[in-house]
Amino acid sequence: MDKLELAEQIAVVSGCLYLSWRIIKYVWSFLEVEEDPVTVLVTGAAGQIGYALVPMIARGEMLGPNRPVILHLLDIEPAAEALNGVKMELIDAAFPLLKGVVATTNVVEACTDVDIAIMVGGFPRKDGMERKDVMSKNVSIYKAQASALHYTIDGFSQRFSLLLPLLIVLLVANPANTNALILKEFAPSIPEDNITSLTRLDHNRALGQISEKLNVHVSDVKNVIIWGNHSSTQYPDVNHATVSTDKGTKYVRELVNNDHWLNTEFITTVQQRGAAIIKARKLSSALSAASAACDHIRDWVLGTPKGTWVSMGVYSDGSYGVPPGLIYSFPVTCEKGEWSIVQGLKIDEFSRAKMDATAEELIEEKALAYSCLH
Ligand SMILES: NC(=O)C1=CN([C@@H]2O[C@H](COP(=O)(O)OP(=O)(O)OC[C@H]3O[C@@H](n4cnc5c(N)ncnc54)[C@H](O)[C@@H]3O)[C@@H](O)[C@H]2O)C=CC1
Ligand SMILES: O=C([O-])CC(=O)C(=O)O
Repeated sequence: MDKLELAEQIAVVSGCLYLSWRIIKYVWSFLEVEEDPVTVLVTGAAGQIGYALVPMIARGEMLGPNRPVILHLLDIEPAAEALNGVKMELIDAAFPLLKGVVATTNVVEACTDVDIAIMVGGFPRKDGMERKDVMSKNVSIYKAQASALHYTIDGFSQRFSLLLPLLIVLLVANPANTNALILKEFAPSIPEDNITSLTRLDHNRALGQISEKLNVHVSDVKNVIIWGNHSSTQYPDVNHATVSTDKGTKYVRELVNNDHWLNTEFITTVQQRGAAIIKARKLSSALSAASAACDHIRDWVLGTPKGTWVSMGVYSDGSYGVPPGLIYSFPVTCEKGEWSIVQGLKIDEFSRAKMDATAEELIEEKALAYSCLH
């Protein structure tokens, strides 16, 4: 046998061993009787969203009341002491579902064995800034952290949980869509469908504005859409939104009966809500952002209720004429851990122009992000 044949045989045997190992691990996870704990990474965990988010996860608000969780908390060295304080409080809260907490400033340790990654770490904007103004600081974080997450899969360090066969990622830190795109580009082992960005906060804000206007319960309002970027160019669209009433399901436009308000003030209120919170609190949204992150992951993993869609920033496949290659917010339904874009909605001229404008901004942000990385 010459050296080449030997090398070939070694490669084949290693390939078979690796495949068998993955199959055994996957089958093993199905045989486990107790619900398998899910490991959730929260980056920027010492910050204000992190502080609101981790107890929600530990209490079962994200993955349901029967799903144990292990939390991996990542922050940077200057926040190490505060991060340890968060860990101490999680222990003190004695959450029955919380099976372990790793608090670390080491990105590789934080990413190891992770099933769900919620990327909050970064710098928030201040009063008077646009979200893209924090671009240069934040995109470089996501390029670096993409490598650690890439290795989680490529280096075979991911546990295989029954709930999720492969790591899923939610990008919260701003500019969220573009950070998610950068993470996708620099973590090629993560399938593009597994990387999303948060526009659920905007979606929930739109539901909240309609519920206030009509004086109905927010859970009776459904199927608003946030198209595009998590920025002031986003397009909150109510053309397909409905309200459940005693007299059956009605369209929001019919009930509001004020197209001028819906096409002007409603849209700008949702677009500018983040800035309004910063003005009022001198800090950006935290409890509503954390709650929206829980909603996003819960619906993605456990499924959207029948007849309901939600908004998620996902990798565009060209649906609705949105350029492919952007992370753009679409209406999606989710089932068994997979999202799909709701198809066939009628788009009028007004909507088309707004959807195109926010896509344009994302194209510009993408170019700006790359220029920051070079
Ligand atoms: N997509 C959305 O709907 C929303 C996004 N945001 C964004 O979320 C991000 C976090 O917001 P807050 O929690 O209010 O900010 P914060 O400043 O309170 O916390 C951010 C944390 O990230 C940490 N951090 C910085 N660099 C890091 C790195 N390389 N690795 C890990 N951690 C790192 C900081 O030390 C800090 O503890 C901001 O970018 C903010 O603009 C905020 C609200 C809504
Ligand atoms: O506005 C900000 O900078 C924080 C944020 O993304 C939001 O509240 O939607």
